[in-house]
Amino acid sequence: MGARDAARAIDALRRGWAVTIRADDGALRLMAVEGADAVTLKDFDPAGKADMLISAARAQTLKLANQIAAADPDMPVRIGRAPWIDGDVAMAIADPVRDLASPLKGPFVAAALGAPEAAKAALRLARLAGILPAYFVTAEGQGGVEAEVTGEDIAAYDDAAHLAVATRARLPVAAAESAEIVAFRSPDEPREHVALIVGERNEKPPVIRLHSECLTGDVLGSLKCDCGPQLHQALHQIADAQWGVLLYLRQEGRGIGLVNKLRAYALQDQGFDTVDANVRLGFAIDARDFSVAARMLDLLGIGSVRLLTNNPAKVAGLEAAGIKVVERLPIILPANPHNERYLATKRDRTGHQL
Ligand SMILES: Nc1nc2c(ncn2[C@@H]2O[C@H](COP(=O)(O)OP(=O)(O)OP(=O)(O)O)[C@@H](O)[C@H]2O)c(=O)[nH]1
Ligand SMILES: [Zn+2]
Repeated sequence: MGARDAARAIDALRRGWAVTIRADDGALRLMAVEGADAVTLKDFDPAGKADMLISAARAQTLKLANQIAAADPDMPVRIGRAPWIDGDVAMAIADPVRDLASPLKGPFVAAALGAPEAAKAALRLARLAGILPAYFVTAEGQGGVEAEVTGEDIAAYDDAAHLAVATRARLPVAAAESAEIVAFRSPDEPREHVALIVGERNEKPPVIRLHSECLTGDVLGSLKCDCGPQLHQALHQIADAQWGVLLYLRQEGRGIGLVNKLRAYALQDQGFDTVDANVRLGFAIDARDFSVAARMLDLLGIGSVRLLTNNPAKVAGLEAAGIKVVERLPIILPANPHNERYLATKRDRTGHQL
């Protein structure tokens, strides 16, 4: 029960194993399209009758717009299995990056969801597993499963409440020689977040930066985004302020994971902007949950902050999680030819301010 079952289900999905997702309105037996191969698919569905479950956004792209529930536009869509849908075709249905290479798909026939709440939970689980939100689906009991999970288990996994300080140590960094690093861990989920504390605590609210992991920008020096320069600029601004904390949050790709972010990049290569790319993949524009950051600040004894950000949603997210933001401090950096459009999209479509 609880987060442990969600952890098992996430592991199973990533390996291409079957899981059952249970909700008040019923249960679905699922296997991730992304993890399936000919052998596991045959095992899951020997008769080749399993339907597919995809996001509403994906259904829209596949011209199943009439299947999207007006009352709940986030409700997934179930596609009836046709004989021509094999593992390869299923992957082309699942992955929008392949649309240019395999544009002609369909016609699709929609099927009744069976258990709508379980279907929604399945999509949440896909995001946590960092996989494409697309499944083969059967009714419960049509074969074996490796894990069983409920919507409550998934919520428990995603709950920052059990995050605790694991250890702390001195960490001299270029921006601040006397910094201290604090590592946080939760027994429920594997991502380890860290805080870098700079300067001496005083009675003023500290300058805080919430930095979401960006492997490409932070480590490889990607020019597509502004993460790397922002990270260093933030550390210098905190050091200048004499007291503050940088939280390094393991929320790669605004919470959709590295592989899905790189899929979003592949869509950007095809002309979509950062917002449309996320939506086309079947994810929220920003899937981050800032309660993790709030919990970390809480554990550090910090209740009110001056927040370094251009993103009003971060201010709102942190405040909603119980941290008082007394001031927003902008981070101003020059654009480059590769991130100009990304920064313009953030300004024009997600309300970023300077
Ligand atoms: N999904 C997706 N994530 C991206 C993309 N570009 C950058 N990211 C991720 O966005 C996150 C960085 O966002 P932040 O630096 O927190 O920026 P922000 O929310 O725009 O707000 P501020 O920088 O605080 O103004 C990192 O997790 C990156 O991996 C993209 O095109 N798609
Ligand atoms: Zn980045």
